[in-house]
Amino acid sequence: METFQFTKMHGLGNNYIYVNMFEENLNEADLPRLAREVANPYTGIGSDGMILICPSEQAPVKMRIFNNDGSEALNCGNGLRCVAKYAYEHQLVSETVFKIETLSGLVEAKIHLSHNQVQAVTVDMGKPRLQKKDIPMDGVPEETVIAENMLFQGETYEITALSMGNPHIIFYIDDIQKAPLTTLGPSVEKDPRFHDGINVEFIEVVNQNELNFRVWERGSGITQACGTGACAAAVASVLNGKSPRGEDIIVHLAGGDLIINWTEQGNVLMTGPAEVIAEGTYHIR
Ligand SMILES: N[C@@H](CCC[C@H](N)C(=O)O)C(=O)O
Repeated sequence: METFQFTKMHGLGNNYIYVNMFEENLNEADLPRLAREVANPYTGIGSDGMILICPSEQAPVKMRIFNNDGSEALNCGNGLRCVAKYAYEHQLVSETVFKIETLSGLVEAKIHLSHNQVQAVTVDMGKPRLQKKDIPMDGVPEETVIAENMLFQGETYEITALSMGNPHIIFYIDDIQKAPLTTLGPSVEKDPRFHDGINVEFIEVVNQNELNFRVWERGSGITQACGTGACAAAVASVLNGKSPRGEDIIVHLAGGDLIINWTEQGNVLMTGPAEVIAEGTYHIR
């Protein structure tokens, strides 16, 4: 029977099975099926998906992320913090500031140490991409999507959409406890006007520097946190005049808090924790 070593890690409860591809050799064609298999809570390990930590020609490491339905995504904020912690602790890097390659480009991670332990990670997630062609979605390719009216399930909603390397749509609601995650989430995710599907976020503005956040993730459903989603929420809130540019915005997710700052220079900084849950040997079926 084929086996591989894994580490299960989480960022604010958004948990993935991490595989060190510097040491393991998984069959490329089998990766979507394997992601579904390991993510299964009954016959696998149980997770929001699988993340591969791979060699890169452009950076010390490259992240590849598979959702728990087996689809490969272009970016993952919580995953990047975990990959950074893993790379640092397993000496794949020797510095505390280093680049990580993703399918949507290079980002920069900064490890924060306390008593020699990784206490938090800041990732410079780059610039948000605001045009319809970046998401991608129907409409004039160069237009942005800020407070645009769209009809879903027979009702008009004012939405904002953007890409953080992966696609996000933001709905503002009055009470986060009433976020229509399971009703609007799956249908908006697969709405054909968004050509590659979309991550669906519901935001309650607490004050200009604090947002309550819930997510229905493309390919994984409800998760405890979404790092790229939190970045998208903060950017959307600046674009809609609800939050200031260049200041820390605390995003309260179901699994805990992220600090997001859309800097005056244009890049989005995300700071938060990364934790190891378990390590072991997985037996491939
Ligand atoms: N949980 C992630 C995002 C994972 C990918 C996403 N579901 C997609 O398909 O784009 C995060 O922390 O950003």
